Amino acid sequence: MSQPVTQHDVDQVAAALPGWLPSQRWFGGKDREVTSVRALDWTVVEDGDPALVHLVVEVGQDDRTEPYQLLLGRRSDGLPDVPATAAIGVEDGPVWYEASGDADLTGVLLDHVAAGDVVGDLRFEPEPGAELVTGLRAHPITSEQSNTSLVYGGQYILKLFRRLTPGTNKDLVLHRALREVGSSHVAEPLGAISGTLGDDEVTFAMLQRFLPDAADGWVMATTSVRDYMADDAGLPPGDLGGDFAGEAYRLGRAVADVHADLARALGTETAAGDDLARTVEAMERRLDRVAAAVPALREHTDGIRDAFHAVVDVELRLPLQPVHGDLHLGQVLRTVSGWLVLDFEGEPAASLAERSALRSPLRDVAGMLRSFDYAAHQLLVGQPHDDARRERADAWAVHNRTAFCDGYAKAAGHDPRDEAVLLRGLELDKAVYEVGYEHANRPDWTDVPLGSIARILTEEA
Ligand SMILES: Nc1ncnc2c1ncn2[C@@H]1O[C@H](COP(=O)(O)OP(=O)(O)O)[C@@H](O)[C@H]1O
Ligand SMILES: O=P(O)(O)O[C@H]1O[C@H](CO)[C@@H](O[C@H]2O[C@H](CO)[C@@H](O)[C@H](O)[C@H]2O)[C@H](O)[C@H]1O
Repeated sequence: MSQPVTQHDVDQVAAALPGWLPSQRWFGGKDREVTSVRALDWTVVEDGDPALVHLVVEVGQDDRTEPYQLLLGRRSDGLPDVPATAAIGVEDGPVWYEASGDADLTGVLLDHVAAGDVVGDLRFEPEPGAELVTGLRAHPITSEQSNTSLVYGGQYILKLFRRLTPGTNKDLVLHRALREVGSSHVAEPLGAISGTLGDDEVTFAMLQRFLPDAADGWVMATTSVRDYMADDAGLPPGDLGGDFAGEAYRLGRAVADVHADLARALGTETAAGDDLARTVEAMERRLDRVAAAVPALREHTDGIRDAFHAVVDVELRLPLQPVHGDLHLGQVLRTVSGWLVLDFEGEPAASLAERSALRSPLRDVAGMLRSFDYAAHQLLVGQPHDDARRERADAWAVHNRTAFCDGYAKAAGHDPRDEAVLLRGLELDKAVYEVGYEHANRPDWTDVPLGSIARILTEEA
């Protein structure tokens, strides 16, 4: 007979988490020591052996605390077929581990959503009208991501939001709004898991239709880059079989359509006189924060600050509106019917206020332009300096950034390149964010955005 899960068990797991969290891809605080982990709330989803426990913890780092969610498995017969890094170092008794990779345990989450169950503090709800197939086994996706997604039988994908923000998650809100106005550029939302975080509502997970045949934009773009880099004949990027520009153009159109649909669904606002000044102040605060953590950024801060200050005098042509907030090639999927945009949560570290603010749609354009630069230059990281390869990377990026802007301009009826000063400032702001993101999450990649900043600053303003 298995023992019920107790507060003592949960406290023991929490005590082991400071050493374990930094090894998890989704943990967003790898740049700072974890000084405390406290269990805020826990729910036994499946009792028995194995047991499944939903745990919300408060992670303390420096003078900040942040809530994260975990799915814990407990078994008396040892670790199941999950990566060894899933094991949490609790010494006595049954093994405790991160259970998102344990298909024997995670299937029940879909079944609860389909049934609209309430389990302890967790509310599982299908979207109105969603008819869900149950009894499917799940496997976690392996792509680079800040959250954890489980795919059920190739039909559904359940995203567990790791770092929790109070309120209905923006990803869910914007997906619902876009589907309501008939957007074909997002995957259908099918359900959610929610509960409370202190006094606030919180979304723990979102269930969506899974598109098994979709190709990831990042994989497609980097394949094209490799193709181009491997070519010995020195052909321009547009003359190669793996040219991505046609896709980049269609992607630009899709992003413009999504912006138009978001504006239609949720409204726009004319920017107030001091909006740009406040935006620039926020950009400068971020620059200071990231430069304090990453010394290599400091040689560029004056140049970046100048570019930011130039933005204050820009005349905003577009109204503010809900935007994606963290748009890049890993957030778009090519399906047989066109491009899909994913993950409207915004930047993983952004505050609730930042995520919910109406913003210029050029932020998303800047994000995607940065991503073309990333795709082109990430192959060169850690390689000996090679001018010819660097030039080819630049050429690929320019070619595809141009195609993306052409597509965007065609569908939106305005060309983002006409607002060059704002776009440059927003690209630099994004690159500063990326320096901070990479430093905290993938330190080996920090040179990619740092290299871009150096390049942008040498280009004429
Ligand atoms: N509806 C879907 N169909 C197919 N693949 C998907 C779908 N949604 C997400 N994915 C895959 O999961 C990855 C991560 O999803 P995303 O929502 O961006 O998570 P995160 O917020 O953790 O980055 C995507 O890059 C994509 O490869
Ligand atoms: O996890 P999210 O997809 O919400 O976004 C975070 O992680 C991204 C990396 O997985 C990061 O994107 C950066 O790297 C991408 C290549 O892996 C590149 O295409 C993007 O342009 C670059 O910003 C993103 O910034 C971060 O918020």
